[in-house]
Amino acid sequence: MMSGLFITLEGGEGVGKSTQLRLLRDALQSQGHKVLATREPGGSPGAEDLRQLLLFGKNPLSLRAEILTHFAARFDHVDKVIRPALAEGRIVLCDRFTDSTMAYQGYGRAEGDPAILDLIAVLQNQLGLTPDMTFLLQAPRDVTRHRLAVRGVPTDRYEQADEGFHARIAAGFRAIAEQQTERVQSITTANCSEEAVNSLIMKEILSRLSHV
Ligand SMILES: Nc1ncnc2c1ncn2[C@@H]1O[C@H](COP(=O)(O)OP(=O)(O)O)[C@@H](O)[C@H]1O
Ligand SMILES: Cc1cn([C@H]2C[C@H](O)[C@@H](COP(=O)(O)OP(=O)(O)O)O2)c(=O)[nH]c1=O
Repeated sequence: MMSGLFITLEGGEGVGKSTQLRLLRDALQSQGHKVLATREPGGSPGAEDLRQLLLFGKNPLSLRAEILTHFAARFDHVDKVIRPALAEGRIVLCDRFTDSTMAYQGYGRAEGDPAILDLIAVLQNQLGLTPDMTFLLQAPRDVTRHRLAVRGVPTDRYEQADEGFHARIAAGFRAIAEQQTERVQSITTANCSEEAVNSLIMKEILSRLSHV
């Protein structure tokens, strides 16, 4: 069976993940690669339903319920969309994945509580799928806040959270990158154009593809 390449983009809101996903998809497709671009929470019909609940549901879930719901969406997405695409030999580009649960729920909402980090790690293991490459996009919060204001889409539950929460998320992502240097590459997008960030990431992906 052929197997594709699983690439995730991570980072806080407004760092440029969706923009880069689009640019990467177009660049890889124009070079003849079969690509699937997808996102979390969501990416399959059932997971998109759960996304609505997670981001815009009227009633906040308890922390553990929230984690399990993110993973319920993720298992559906992995089983129905990501694994089949990888089995077809596609390059799967995914906007957010398990690192977001670690950062937002583990380091953000749970403030690094070891029992919660363990729960997330267990679920991650059960998933049985780890990205081949992860690009962690980073920019200072004042830059991303400004970008989000310009982008102007309705804010969801997480974007409305206080600044302490966003600082813990940023620190959480940095901790993940430090723990998993083989998989995670950090990229600062604050002072770079979209095109510059894109060519940096493309260079890494093409170098990886030439080795597989
Ligand atoms: N490198 C960049 N420099 C300046 N603005 C950017 C850059 N990348 C993205 N943007 C803009 O910032 C906003 C947020 O980008 P987006 O890709 O939606 O971020 P995310 O998916 O990480 O939330 C958008 O309006 C986008 O056009
Ligand atoms: C995948 C995932 C996302 N999230 C949050 C992060 C985002 O604030 C929100 C929605 O993601 P997204 O729509 O990608 O937001 P943005 O484009 O603004 O970066 O869901 C979690 O809290 N845990 C998770 O496991």
